[in-house]
Amino acid sequence: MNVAGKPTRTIWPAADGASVEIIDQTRLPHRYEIATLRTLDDAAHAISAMLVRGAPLIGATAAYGMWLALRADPSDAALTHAYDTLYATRPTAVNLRWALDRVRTAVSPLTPADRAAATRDLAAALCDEDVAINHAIGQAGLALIRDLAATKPAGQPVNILTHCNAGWLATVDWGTATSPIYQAHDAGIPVHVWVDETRPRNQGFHLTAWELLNHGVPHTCIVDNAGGHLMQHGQVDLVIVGTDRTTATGDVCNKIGTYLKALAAHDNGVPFYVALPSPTIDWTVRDGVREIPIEERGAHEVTHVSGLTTDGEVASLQIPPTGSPAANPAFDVTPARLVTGLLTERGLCPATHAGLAQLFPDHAQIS
Ligand SMILES: CSC[C@H]1O[C@H](OP(=O)(O)O)[C@H](O)[C@@H]1O
Repeated sequence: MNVAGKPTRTIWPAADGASVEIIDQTRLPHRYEIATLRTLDDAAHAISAMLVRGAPLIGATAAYGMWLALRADPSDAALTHAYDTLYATRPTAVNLRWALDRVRTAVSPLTPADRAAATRDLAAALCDEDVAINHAIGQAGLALIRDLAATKPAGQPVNILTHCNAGWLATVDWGTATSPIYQAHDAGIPVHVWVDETRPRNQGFHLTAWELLNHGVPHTCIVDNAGGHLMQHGQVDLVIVGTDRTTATGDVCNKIGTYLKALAAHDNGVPFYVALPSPTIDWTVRDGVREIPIEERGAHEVTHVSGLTTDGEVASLQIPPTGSPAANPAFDVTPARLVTGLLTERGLCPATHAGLAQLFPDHAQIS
């Protein structure tokens, strides 16, 4: 999307032909900084420390991380080490495994001398693929928003609640949950977005609000606990969220707190849609609650919050008393029964295996 009027992606090969540049998302929204990844360890750190985050962007970064590793050493041992190092960075987003498998399958048969260039080209292709997938998801969601707009009084916006950041910052571009929002806004359909803060890392306030502000999309920041109340009072027409891993049966793993939004939406008859790029489908899993690994992150993310001081400095503040323990499960799983529909690059389908298999017939058989 545009940053200060300049079309920008979240990750790109640097002009030196030997490194990768990313937007350092740990600095947003108060600082806009570009970081350079020169080694496998730089790429692994960028993922585990969340300089880049979001399932599709994690996959793209891992693919480029394999390139950086194979530039240095294209041997079989180095390829295996790179795969294992990147795979260990974060356990929940299935795009990480998907991207690493794409690279390993493509370059293992090659002579070592050919591996780095092939990996670089594949990483670039995966990025372009992600952008196309997300634009297509936006088209599917645009139809949904347009239909909702037709039911509203003239000029009244479609009120959309989203959780965490499934925006262009979570992908290479467009975003998944935000792609329909951007496309509806750009088509002149009045939309307004309720932006969940999304504790503990505040991806909503830090990233989604920054995105929407930059694109001129009307939005309101709300605390995580306000969504149910807004739904009870008819102020939410639609919920659209992203996903880090969706099972073959339509269970949706996403940022912690998503499940609670789905329960509130179900209780209030609010449509709850999940923007789902196909690389985020784990066709090997049927029961998301029992089978999807949920990342446990450090307590510091819960006990501290970062923001801008009145002097314009970025600071981190401790909230609970020193010595109080904190738990930090980073994701939860929304059962398919609470999902109204899945917005994929091949269109909309119910959150069922039959629905997914109809759009992706090559996966008709669940393993
Ligand atoms: C389009 S994937 C976005 C997805 O990733 C986020 O998690 P994290 O920021 O921890 O990588 C969140 O679950 C978003 O919905």
